[in-house]
Amino acid sequence: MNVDGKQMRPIWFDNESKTVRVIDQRRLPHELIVQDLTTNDQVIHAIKEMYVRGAPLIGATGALGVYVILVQKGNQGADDAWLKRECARLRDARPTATNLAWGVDRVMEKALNASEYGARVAAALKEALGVVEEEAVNCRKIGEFGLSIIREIAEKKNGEPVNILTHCNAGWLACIEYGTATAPMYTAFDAGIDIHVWVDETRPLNQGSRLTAWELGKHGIRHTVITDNAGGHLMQHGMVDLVIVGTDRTTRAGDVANKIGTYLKALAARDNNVPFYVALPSSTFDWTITDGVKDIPIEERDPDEIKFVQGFCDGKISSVLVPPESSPAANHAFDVTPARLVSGFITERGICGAGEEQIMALFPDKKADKKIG
Ligand SMILES: CSC[C@@H](O)[C@@H](O)C(=O)COP(=O)(O)O
Repeated sequence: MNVDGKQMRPIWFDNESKTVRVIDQRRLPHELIVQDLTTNDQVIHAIKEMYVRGAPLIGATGALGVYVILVQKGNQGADDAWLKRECARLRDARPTATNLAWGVDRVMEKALNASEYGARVAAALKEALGVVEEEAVNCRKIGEFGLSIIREIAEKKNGEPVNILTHCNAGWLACIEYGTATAPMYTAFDAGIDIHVWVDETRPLNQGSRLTAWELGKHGIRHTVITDNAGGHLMQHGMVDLVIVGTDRTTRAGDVANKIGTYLKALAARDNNVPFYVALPSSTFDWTITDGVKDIPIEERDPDEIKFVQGFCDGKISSVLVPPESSPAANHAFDVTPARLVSGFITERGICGAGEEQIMALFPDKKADKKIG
């Protein structure tokens, strides 16, 4: 996407140096720092520490990570057992987003099918770059399909601005381009529809106020950062026409894992008759499970992310302690919104209702017993 006149993605392969490069999202919006990933440990660290984050981007990083693994150890990459072990380490870097395992497994299988080392590296790079480009296209399509939802509301409102609420960052920084939840916003804005976005700050790491606000601002989209608890109040007062969020893992029956706090937004939306849509590429569906509350692993992160608030002060990023130092904190990073609270899914194949039948009708080629495909 365009950042001050320069086309940027959050991850890319630099052809000249043959290096995988990422934006270090921990520093945004105050510093734009690019990091090279040249070892599996670095890729794992970048995913765990959230230089890269957001389900589709984690998937793409996992995919390119397999290439990094192969190149890092030279000919040792010809050893199947070693490659599988390293891929397993990478796959485990974060537990909730299903895209990570999907991206790693897809590229690993291609690599394993090529026996000779050079062919293995080439196959891995080709497949990983394929994943990156596919996800960019998928997000563009999500934007095209999602436009109809926003247009319909705009027509009903006779040109009054459409107020959309979103949680966390499901923008191009979390994907490759366009984003998932933000893609319909970009398409609507570019089509001349007047939109305004309520941006949940998304404690504790503030992906909303740091990243979504930055992205929308760069695109010229009107937006307002709000506290995570403001959504219900705004909905009660008719100030939200539509909620669109992304997801890290969605079961084939339509239960949605997304950033902690999403479930409460869905409850408030239902109580106030506000449509609640989830935007996702097919790589975020976990075709193997139906019960999200029971079966989706929820990441628990370092409590210090809650206790210390990070911000930009005197030209540098610093953190300050908020609660009493001795108070324990618990940092559940995601929650699950049951399918019954979801109005529909916006995917690269179109929009569908939030039930197993409707989802599988859109994706009849996806097997319930296998993630890849
Ligand atoms: C298009 S990304 C959808 C989700 O991945 C996003 O909403 C989210 O929850 C990201 O969580 P994060 O912890 O920042 O990786």
